Amino acid sequence: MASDAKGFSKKDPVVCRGLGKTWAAGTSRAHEALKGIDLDVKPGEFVVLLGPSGCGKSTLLYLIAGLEDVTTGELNHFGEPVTGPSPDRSLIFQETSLFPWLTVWENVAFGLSIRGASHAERKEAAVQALREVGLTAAMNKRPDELSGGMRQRVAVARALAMRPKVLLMDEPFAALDVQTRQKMQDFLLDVWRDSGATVLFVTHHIDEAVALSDRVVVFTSRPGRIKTIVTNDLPRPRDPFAPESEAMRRHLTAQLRDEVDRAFAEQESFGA
Ligand SMILES: Nc1ncnc2c1ncn2[C@@H]1O[C@H](COP(=O)(O)OP(=O)(O)OP(=O)(O)O)[C@@H](O)[C@H]1O
Repeated sequence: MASDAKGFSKKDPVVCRGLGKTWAAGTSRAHEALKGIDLDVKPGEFVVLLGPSGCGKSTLLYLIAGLEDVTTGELNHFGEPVTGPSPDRSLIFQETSLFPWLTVWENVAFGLSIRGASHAERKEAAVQALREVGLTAAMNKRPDELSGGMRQRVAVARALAMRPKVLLMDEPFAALDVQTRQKMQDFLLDVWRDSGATVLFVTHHIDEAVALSDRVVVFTSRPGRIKTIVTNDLPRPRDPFAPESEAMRRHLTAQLRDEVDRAFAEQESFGA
C-alpha cells in the first residue's frame, strides 16, 4: 500500500499536515513559532527553507529531527509518525560541534559507537564517509588543525556515516567566506547526488537557494506559515549568471521582501 488511511505516503521522507509548534505551550511564555504547515517532501528532493529571521525554519528542522514534539497537526517520515530522533534523519548546524580532543575519523565515527558498531566497523564507515567528502588525508588530524570549510565537511561526513535518508541542514555554510561557501555548495550537490539523500536546507541567502534547490519553501514572518513554494527547474549544473538564475533570484526576493519588512516591524514593536 502506497499510503495509509490518512493519505500519508510511505514513500515520502517528510510529510507535514497542519503542523504547528508553540514553544512553552500552556505557559505565560507561550510563543507560536509555526502554524498550519502542509509540506510533502519527495525522496531525493533538495528543499530549501527561506524566510525572515525568527519565522521558525530551525524549529521545523528540530521537529523533523525528532528533537522537539509538534504541538498541533502531524509529522510523518515514510508513513510513520516522528516520535524522536533517528539515525535516518541527521541534523547539521551552522557551527559544527566537533569534539576537539578526538581525531577527524573518531569524530566521524562517534555516532556509530552509540549504535554499537565495532572499532573496525566504525573506522571503515568513517573512512568511507571521509572519502565521500574528500578528507581521508586529514583523518588523523584534530579539528583545530582544519579550516572552517574542512570542519563543515567533517560534519557532513559524520552525518553521512550514519547513512541518513534525510539530511537536515541549518545554515551550514553561514559562517564561511563567500568563496568557501560556493565550493561547499558544489561539494554538497555532489554528496547529495551520490548519496541519494533527501535534503532540507535552511538559508538566508537567495543565491544559495537558487544554486541548490529543487523547490524553495518561502515562509511568512511569525508565526511561520508557508507563503509559497517555488519550483526551481533550472538545469544543473547551474550558471549563477544565466538570465534564468537572475529571474529566479528576483522572484524569490520579491516573495521574501514583504515578510522581512513585517518581521522587522514586529521586532521593533516587541523591542527585540
Ligand atoms: N527553544 C526555544 N524555546 C522558546 N522559543 C524558541 C526556542 N527556539 C526558538 N524559539 C522561538 O521560536 C521562533 C522561531 O525560531 P527559529 O529559530 O525556528 O526561527 P528561524 O526562522 O530559524 O530564525 P533565524 O533565521 O533567525 O535563525 C523565534 O521567535 C524563537 O525565539
